[in-house]
Amino acid sequence: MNEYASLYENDPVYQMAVKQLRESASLLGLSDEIVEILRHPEKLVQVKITIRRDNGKLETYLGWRSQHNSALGPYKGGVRYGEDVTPGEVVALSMWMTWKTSLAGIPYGGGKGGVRVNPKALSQRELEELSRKFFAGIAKDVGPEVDIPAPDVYTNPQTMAWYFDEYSKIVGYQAWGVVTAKPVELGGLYARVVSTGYGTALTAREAAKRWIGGLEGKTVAVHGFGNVGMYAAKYLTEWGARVVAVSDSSGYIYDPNGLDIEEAIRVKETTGKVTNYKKGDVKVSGNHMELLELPVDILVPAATQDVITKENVNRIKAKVIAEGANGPTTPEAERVLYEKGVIIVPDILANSGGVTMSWIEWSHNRMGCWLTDEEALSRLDKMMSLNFNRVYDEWRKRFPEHPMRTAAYAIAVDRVVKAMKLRGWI
Ligand SMILES: NC(=O)C1=CN([C@@H]2O[C@H](COP(=O)(O)OP(=O)(O)OC[C@H]3O[C@@H](n4cnc5c(N)ncnc54)[C@H](O)[C@@H]3O)[C@@H](O)[C@H]2O)C=CC1
Ligand SMILES: O=C(O)CCC(=O)C(=O)O
Repeated sequence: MNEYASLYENDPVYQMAVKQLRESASLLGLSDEIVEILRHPEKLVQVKITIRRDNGKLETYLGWRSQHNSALGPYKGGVRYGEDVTPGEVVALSMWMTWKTSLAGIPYGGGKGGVRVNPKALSQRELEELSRKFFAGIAKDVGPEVDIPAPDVYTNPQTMAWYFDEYSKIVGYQAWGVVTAKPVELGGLYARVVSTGYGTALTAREAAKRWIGGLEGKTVAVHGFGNVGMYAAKYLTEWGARVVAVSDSSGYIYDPNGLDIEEAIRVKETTGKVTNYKKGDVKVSGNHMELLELPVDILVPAATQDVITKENVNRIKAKVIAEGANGPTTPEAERVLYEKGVIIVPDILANSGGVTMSWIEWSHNRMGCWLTDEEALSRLDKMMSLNFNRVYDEWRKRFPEHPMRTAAYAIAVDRVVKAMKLRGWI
């Protein structure tokens, strides 16, 4: 069926994405033939990136861009850097983007990119060379109307500035719309920096209202204190919850009386490690996975995929989980949590604030006008609140015997399949 399938087919993250697709397809009554089409990306680009290290030696890295589905519009999704990045993970993430943009009701398909590199081992100059060469490598396959990358794990607005500049040089015009989450000086919105965490906090707040009597005074643990986790923690604190634990790859900090989130952000930003936080009666541990098992009301996994699994699921105590990360919960673990009465706001809903804000940035860039952060966040708030309620109501009405993800998939996959039919693809 697909000559590149051997690159991703055996990857566990990819298999998890396919399992989720199959489960929703069977409830939607989709044929195996359609599932077979949907489980493969439309295109998978692999690029070789050779850079000169600061020590004078040449080094080569591999990068991928997976373009999963474009029935609803140009491919959209971030690019991640990491030493364990695999093509299977990138394809899975691109499939999740297809469902996410569809559910969000924005005119995009799904894409995702990744480079297998340890970004912490590179200097800023080396990172710039790597980023420019990666983007030059995929330049023929992206574009403001074709595929619009954005940041993900270990990439940020600076990375987007390099991508934007490299692409603009190649095409010979200022291609504002080729990437989103750009720095404010280059047509970006500060609101995009906070948007994914803001949206995750918003869905946690809405779920808490419906499930555990509201957010006020409830305890929260946030796994991953990067772009998503940091702002989720900040907004949940502002809205009355007590964030008691946060982690990064160096470990976690825990204070049952509540952490000072502004101080945790300052420590993370100035020292690179949240475990350097010293305030109050804080407990510090080097094992970030333990954070997931703390006695809290709300858990926000916001680091990476595959962290809530059959290994630790029986030790999870939270009653509300809002998936800031993509794919943090395996289908087996999700079923166990569902049986225990835990509500999981699925990733394609809980972390859709980022791509929705990207769409706001991109559409304004194309119109040549700029928007204030207040206007942008209030628009995001309306869109995500509406979407949360739509999915929640659909869940309770049509799929109460399945996790909430089922309702999100039903809406998302159905819209993509309808668009494919309308376009005459299937
Ligand atoms: N940045 C965005 O706008 C969006 C990000 N996401 C997802 O949110 C998650 C986090 O992304 P960002 O906050 O952007 O990344 P980031 O690079 O800003 O932060 C990642 C955080 O997780 C920790 N981390 C990374 N890999 C880890 C691992 N293997 N084990 C434990 N901790 C680890 C890091 O130490 C850091 O604290 C990812 O799953 C990403 O795909 C989803 C939607 C949008
Ligand atoms: O803003 C974007 O396009 C990136 C979003 C993304 O990568 C994600 O939602 O996982």
